[in-house]
Amino acid sequence: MSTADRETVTGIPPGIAAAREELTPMLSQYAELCADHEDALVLFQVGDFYEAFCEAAEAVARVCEVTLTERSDSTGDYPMAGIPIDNAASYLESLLDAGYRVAVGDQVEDAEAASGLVDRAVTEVITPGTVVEDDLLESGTTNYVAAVTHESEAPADVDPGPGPTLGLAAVDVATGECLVTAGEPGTVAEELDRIAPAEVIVGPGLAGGDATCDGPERGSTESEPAPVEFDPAAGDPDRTVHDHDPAAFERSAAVDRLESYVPVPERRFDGDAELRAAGAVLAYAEYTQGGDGPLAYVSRIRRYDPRDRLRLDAAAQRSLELFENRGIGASDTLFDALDSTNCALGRRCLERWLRRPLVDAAEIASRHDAVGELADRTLVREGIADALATAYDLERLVGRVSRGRADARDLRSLYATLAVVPELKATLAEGEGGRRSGGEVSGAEGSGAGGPETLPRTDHLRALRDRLDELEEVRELIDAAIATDPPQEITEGGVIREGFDDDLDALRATEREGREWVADLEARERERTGIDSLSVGHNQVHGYYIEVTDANLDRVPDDYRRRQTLKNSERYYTPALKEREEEIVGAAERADALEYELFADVRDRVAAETERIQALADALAELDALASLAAVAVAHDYVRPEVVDDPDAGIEIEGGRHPVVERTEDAFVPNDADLPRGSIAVITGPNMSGKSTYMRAVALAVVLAQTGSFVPAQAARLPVFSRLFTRVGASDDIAGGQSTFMREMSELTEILHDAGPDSLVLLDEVGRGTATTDGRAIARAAAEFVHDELGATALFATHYHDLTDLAAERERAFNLHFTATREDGEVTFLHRVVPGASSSSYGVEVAELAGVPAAVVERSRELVAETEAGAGAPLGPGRTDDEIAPDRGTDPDAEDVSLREFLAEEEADDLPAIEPADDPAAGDEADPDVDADPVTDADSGTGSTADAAGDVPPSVAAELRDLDLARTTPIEALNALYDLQNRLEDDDD
Ligand SMILES: Nc1ncnc2c1ncn2[C@@H]1O[C@H](COP(=O)(O)OP(=O)(O)OP(=O)(O)O)[C@@H](O)[C@H]1O
Repeated sequence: MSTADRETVTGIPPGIAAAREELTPMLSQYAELCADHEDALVLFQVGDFYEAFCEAAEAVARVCEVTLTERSDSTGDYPMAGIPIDNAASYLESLLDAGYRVAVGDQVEDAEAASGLVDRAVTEVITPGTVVEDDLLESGTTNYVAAVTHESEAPADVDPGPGPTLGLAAVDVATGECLVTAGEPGTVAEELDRIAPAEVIVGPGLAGGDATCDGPERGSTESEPAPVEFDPAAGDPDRTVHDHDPAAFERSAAVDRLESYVPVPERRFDGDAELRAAGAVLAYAEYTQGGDGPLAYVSRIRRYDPRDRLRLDAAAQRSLELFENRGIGASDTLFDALDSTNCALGRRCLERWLRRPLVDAAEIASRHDAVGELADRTLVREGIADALATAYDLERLVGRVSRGRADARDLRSLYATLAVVPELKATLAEGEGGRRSGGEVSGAEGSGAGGPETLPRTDHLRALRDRLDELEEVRELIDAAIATDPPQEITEGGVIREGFDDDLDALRATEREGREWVADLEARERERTGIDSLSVGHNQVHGYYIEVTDANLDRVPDDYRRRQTLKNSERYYTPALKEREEEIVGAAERADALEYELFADVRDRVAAETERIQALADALAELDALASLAAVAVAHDYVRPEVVDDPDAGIEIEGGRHPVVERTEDAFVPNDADLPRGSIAVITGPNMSGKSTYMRAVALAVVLAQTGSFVPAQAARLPVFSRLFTRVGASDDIAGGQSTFMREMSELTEILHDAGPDSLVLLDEVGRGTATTDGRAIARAAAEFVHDELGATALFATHYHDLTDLAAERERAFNLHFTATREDGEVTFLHRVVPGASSSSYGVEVAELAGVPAAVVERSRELVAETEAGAGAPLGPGRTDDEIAPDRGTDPDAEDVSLREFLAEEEADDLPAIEPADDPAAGDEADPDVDADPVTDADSGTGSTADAAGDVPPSVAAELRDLDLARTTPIEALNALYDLQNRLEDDDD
């Protein structure tokens, strides 16, 4: 949608503005609502429809695919389009998807009771980040709107530091959760990516907002801070970003507003930017909910420091496929693999945990304790799952209750959810058999020799059980008041249970007796008149009537009064019937009104317990998330990691697996990882051999462990990292306007700036996005920097073989590689990591596997062979030495050997034997002594050079001696040997 389009349909549509002076009262009312909501498309209730007019109508017709009609009145013809109110959700969704904010102008008085024009008001502004309608929200997800602003001025006594401080506040309007933090722009960008808001409003002076969808005009502000470059949509181009009323960002306005939510806001928030962001986001949330004042259910305003959680930026979340699948390897995400939750509360909690893994070893251990206990106690875990499967989304329900939007069904859902709490508490304390750690099944709990066991066993679960507030009064109130299967409509009766209110019962009794009297009337009148065909009926217009066919009119008694004449009959009423009717109608109307009053009162009484209900929702959510982690651990054979609170501890994983890939591979090959703190593992191996999967599996084990989950491995001993960085894969960022290489480099820059000894860094093929020489140089320099300067623990997968030399040169660098076998010309990847470096990528074979035409594959092989023989035409800069594999022929007896060993054997047949610098036989680190003499002696019997070994000319010997093998790639060595050999042959001639 272009800016111009949006401008003509938000605020007053030009067609209406042009006729403003002469509009009918109704369209004037529409114009006023539009004028008050310049940033939104106004939908205006007319009976059962929401209508829009003129340019706005054209947009609604186009986006919602509804018919464009016309409203004609004495002042002119106006295009009009409407959507049915009963079925509005899908249309609203289309409008939101098209980028509109929608102001809902409802009739706020009873149309029948109104004298003249019905009163209308905007009851809600629906925006992507503030929708609260269940129909428009995905179940079990969070939907945040965020506000970002910057420090208007640094306090005089505080060093302003190297850059601006930004404040970030986000609120989930459906559940009332509110998060507030601050930091330099990089940190705030990272936090925005974690919170992943659907919509962001930016404060004045922040560049990057979409000024075209401004709310009210920018007014004067207390302070006019210097503009700061910050793009809130950098991590997600789909995020809606716009400015909002600058006055809402002013400090004094923010403090005033926040006072309705928290005591002494100035003390609660850390600095000006946080305070102003929090004030603004709440102002915006209130505005979208109709602007009737504070949102009472936003009571959980949490201020946090990003450093209190494992920091994962958008690149890391993306490349590790935590929440979003990028189609690499498997179709699921880590979250999918981990999500065995039973209700929306738990799902949201698990997502929150995974977005913010812990960094406190004790907290992590405490979660592991709870997961371990639930993994052991199978029946308890299953009992929890069964109970929670019937729980509704308490957070959203209580939000609706508090906003006064809940209907009777919502209250019944709330009741049903509260009803599981006593059951859950009992389940947690139940002593019963279950799976113990290590897999054995225990006997009956609590019956051991040590006497009755206290259950739950762990402090974590005990504390959680104590937080399960049964809210008995609320439960009893709802059960006593609300009908068990109430209608959705709350103004038409049937929502309050009999026995709850005497007056209501009396009215309903009157109504019932009246109806019974009418029901018996037909029989009584037939008997009285002798007219067998006489009938009693009711319709909306005339009410009750007695109908007599024309043939029997002569028998109609005197007290019958004519009401209506039909073709073959007459309809009558009697004074007694009329009296009864008035009684019935009066009682029903008063009963309906009383029911609504009673219902609203019950809803208010429930709303008064919002905080307790939210606290219960938190506890249920955590219990579900823990039970889910335990269920996954049991189902997929995860192990409790030992988490070591020692800054020098490294990663030790035995038999580690990738939690997502292992579910799609029939035979996933587990691998070990032993990465001392501050070490860098250079990982080489053929394409498709498993390098990326391995690196990710290591990182995911760290993420899982710090989330509180067990990990897919036989055993794991892990440190606590503060930050996780990735530079994995080269994906085009066309939407972001960056080239692949540019993006690669900017991600690398972040890592090189911010990583430290507390970081885990994954680098996958850094440098491959540019010319080989440059790419190789960058890769090398980056690896050295990570090792020497940052001291981060790193895994570096590469096809640049020179990088394996790092192992010889740096104390904490070592090589790992992946193995393959070849049988009948076919390469089989073993997916097994072994120490040392490999020397080939099997690129041609992978191309063949991928279906590259045979002619191209064959030609590739020829070129590879030519180049390896040192005689071929150069292949150009796009090809690296290590990507060039010789045509290795077939070996039917191939065994499970490392690729390097395999190549060494094959090359010995027809080439001068080369012992590459990084022979895996040398162990974890390439041995410089082995590297120093790559040319085998005469015993290797590989051709004419052996014969000449006895009398090597001094020039050849000198050249050989001067070869710097630590810096020579295998192919360069091969070429050098070829030269030297030629010179020896020339000498022989
Ligand atoms: N340990 C494993 N066990 C079984 N299959 C695996 C294993 N590791 C990887 N695979 C399979 O091999 C495929 C390729 O793995 P991966 O992408 O990790 O290779 P790579 O060496 O990084 O390749 P490239 O160098 O081309 O990027 C995966 O999609 C997965 O299906």
